[in-house]
Amino acid sequence: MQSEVCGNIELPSEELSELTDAIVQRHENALRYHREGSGPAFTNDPVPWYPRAVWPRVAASDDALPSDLGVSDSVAGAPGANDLGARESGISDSVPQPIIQAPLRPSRTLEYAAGEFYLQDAGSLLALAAASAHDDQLRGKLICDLCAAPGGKSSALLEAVAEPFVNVDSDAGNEPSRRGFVLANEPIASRVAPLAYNMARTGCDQYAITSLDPEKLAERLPGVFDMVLVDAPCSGQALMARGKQSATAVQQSQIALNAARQKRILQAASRLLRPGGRLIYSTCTFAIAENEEQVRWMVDDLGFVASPVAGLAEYVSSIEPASYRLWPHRHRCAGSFAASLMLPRPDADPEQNRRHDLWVRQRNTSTPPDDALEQLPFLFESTDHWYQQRDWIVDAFPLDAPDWTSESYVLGPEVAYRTGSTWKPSHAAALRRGGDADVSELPRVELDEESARSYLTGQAIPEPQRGWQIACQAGRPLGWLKGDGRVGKNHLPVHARQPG
Ligand SMILES: C[S@@+](CC[C@H](N)C(=O)[O-])C[C@H]1O[C@@H](n2cnc3c(N)ncnc32)[C@H](O)[C@@H]1O
Repeated sequence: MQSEVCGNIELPSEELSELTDAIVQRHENALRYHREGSGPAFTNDPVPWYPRAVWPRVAASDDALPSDLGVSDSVAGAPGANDLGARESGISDSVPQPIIQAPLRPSRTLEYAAGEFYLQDAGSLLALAAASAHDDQLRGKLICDLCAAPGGKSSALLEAVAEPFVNVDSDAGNEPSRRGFVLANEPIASRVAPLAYNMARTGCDQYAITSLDPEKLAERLPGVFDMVLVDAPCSGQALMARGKQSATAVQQSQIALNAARQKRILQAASRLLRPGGRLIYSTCTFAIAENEEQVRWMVDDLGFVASPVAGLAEYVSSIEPASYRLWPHRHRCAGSFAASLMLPRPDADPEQNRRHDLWVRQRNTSTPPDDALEQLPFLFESTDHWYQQRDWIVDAFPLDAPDWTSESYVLGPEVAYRTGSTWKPSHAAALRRGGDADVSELPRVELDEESARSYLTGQAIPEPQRGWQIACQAGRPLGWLKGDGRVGKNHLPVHARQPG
């Protein structure tokens, strides 16, 4: 369809009233599957632009669904940065209660609790489609998500890079096989906890988290990444239906303010990329000044070239190639924009290519703190990890993590936390899965479905075994419980619990 540009929105004029009506309607969230997950048995409608996602057809609208473009309400309210543990302030050893089966809602299933799928607006899957997160193209890649919280896209990228891949670059010669890695950066400290939680839900440990201004991060890791995602803070016109944005979202002053901030972030993103790397830029707003005009500026001023995505031709913008649009009145979602760009390889840039060597891993042999090792020996048996203590938290990085993960500004996959002088296993350590034999040998207890549902509401479980165990259902890890010989106290973090 030949579009004309109406005001500051790229749409045929006759569609503007349809857009105005659709913009204030709430769209149901889509369910994006974990790459290995099977997902619950809903009747589903496939999301056309993202093969790993569906709209679940449930009887009533699911008010309990995470309600932002990826934000889980319960998680967004979680306590401070990275504290997935203190978090279980509601530890319960009361007598287990019978549970009443709620109507099936995606956010109240065991599969959701076990991290087998993520709930997000289907519009936010456009950026993931532009990044090819649904197929095998990202395996083995080193990716930075520069504006990452709450992690709806970072968690998908992590799942996409996680499996090992040989010779990632066709011109890299005999490069040995390597696993991918994601750096999720979120400068707003209060948004790091939900990000950490959603990364942990993937069960993968090939990630790190930073909380830096993009310019600072670019100073530290220039020319390092194969791909950078900038899911930019924006005027958020697509969020108005969710009550997350006021009418100021359409004011020119707001749009200009956001466009200027986006330019600063994009400039930093271009410095983080290695030559030949890809930049995915996305927003949840309709204004051309924050979308196609930014793409044009990246091509004209930053030296990027458009890198079209074959599967998205149907959604291409009429203004810029390799720029894509979803609209609330056409596509059953809040609406979004995504663009795919490439940074050409300047052959004569040895400095940038040298920086890419930061990918090379160093065997870091650091051990956990003595008292943590003494209290939770079963957590630290892995020979495939190294440990880093920061205040009252211990992180465990895989040995093949990039060497810069040992820097003090980098947070990692959490494995234990301390309250007073007592160390406890972190929720993230319970959810970890994969081929690592040491992880699968952590103490576990299998719960029947009823007990598992009860556990997810925060109840204690009858458990004769003493000590820490991972509560599982059908092999799916749900969280920790600690047996005293009679009951297992529930250590599921409050923000991970489901309503009773
Ligand atoms: C659209 S949201 C990202 C959503 C996320 N990518 C997801 O899919 O879950 C934009 C994020 O950028 C963060 N942000 C705000 N100012 C920023 C800045 N100057 N640089 C980078 N990120 C910023 C916000 O805190 C917010 O978490």
